[in-house]
Amino acid sequence: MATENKPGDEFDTVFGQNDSLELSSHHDYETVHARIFKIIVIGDSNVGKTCLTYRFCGGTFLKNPEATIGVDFRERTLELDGEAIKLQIWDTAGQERFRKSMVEHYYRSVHAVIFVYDVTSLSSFESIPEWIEECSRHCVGPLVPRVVVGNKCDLRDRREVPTTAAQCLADSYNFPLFETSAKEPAEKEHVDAIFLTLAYRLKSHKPLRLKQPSESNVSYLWNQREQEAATCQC
Ligand SMILES: Nc1nc2c(ncn2[C@@H]2O[C@H](COP(=O)(O)OP(=O)(O)OP(=O)(O)O)[C@@H](O)[C@H]2O)c(=O)[nH]1
Ligand SMILES: [Mg+2]
Repeated sequence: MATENKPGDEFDTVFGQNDSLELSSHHDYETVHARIFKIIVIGDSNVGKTCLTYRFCGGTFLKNPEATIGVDFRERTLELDGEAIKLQIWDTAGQERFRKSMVEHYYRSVHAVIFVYDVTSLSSFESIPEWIEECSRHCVGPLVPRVVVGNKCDLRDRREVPTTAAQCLADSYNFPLFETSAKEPAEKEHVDAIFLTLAYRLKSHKPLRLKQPSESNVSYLWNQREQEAATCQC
């Protein structure tokens, strides 16, 4: 079972099964200087959340993933306009029995949310409003960026969710829509674009600074203020 981590905490990445992520050669620099953002990946079981996050963080398609239990953590540090940004990605479990004790932890102090469905599974698409509703119920504020992702576009003959329907749904929430494939190597940059879109949005948020803060305090304080400003009062 995963341990709880607040954004800004320094922690060792906890890898799921089959994971082997190479850290950047600038790891020391990044650990000290990077602003850290927590992104959660949510959606039905089997839609490809683990494969998408692995593609982004590990660079390859993860063959034979097992169902995620609780959460798997992955991370990747990006350099955007000369600033190091660390994305701390929470790959959540889609199966109710593997997630129910973790839900509160998923949404706590989250900076961005990725809702994933499988383009070959209409039911996974029809679940998206329920996932969005769950997110709102946990008081994730309107300023927290969200995107919708249709995965498994490589399975062209099995598609059940037309792009027009997905775009219509995404537009109704004012969220960007991405359709991609964690499996298709040619889609690698498109997968990256999902996370980069969020990273640029998050980067534009200016952190509030304490007097001579530690880096972890900066990130956490920013998050607290952001959450206070953005969350509902329930
Ligand atoms: N064809 C194809 N298969 C994919 C793709 N992404 C994932 N899969 C397959 O879909 C199945 C489920 O993938 P996972 O990444 O484990 O799904 P998940 O959403 O993490 O599932 P839970 O952990 O149970 O919530 C696996 O058999 C993957 O190989 C894709 O882009 N294309
Ligand atoms: Mg998984």
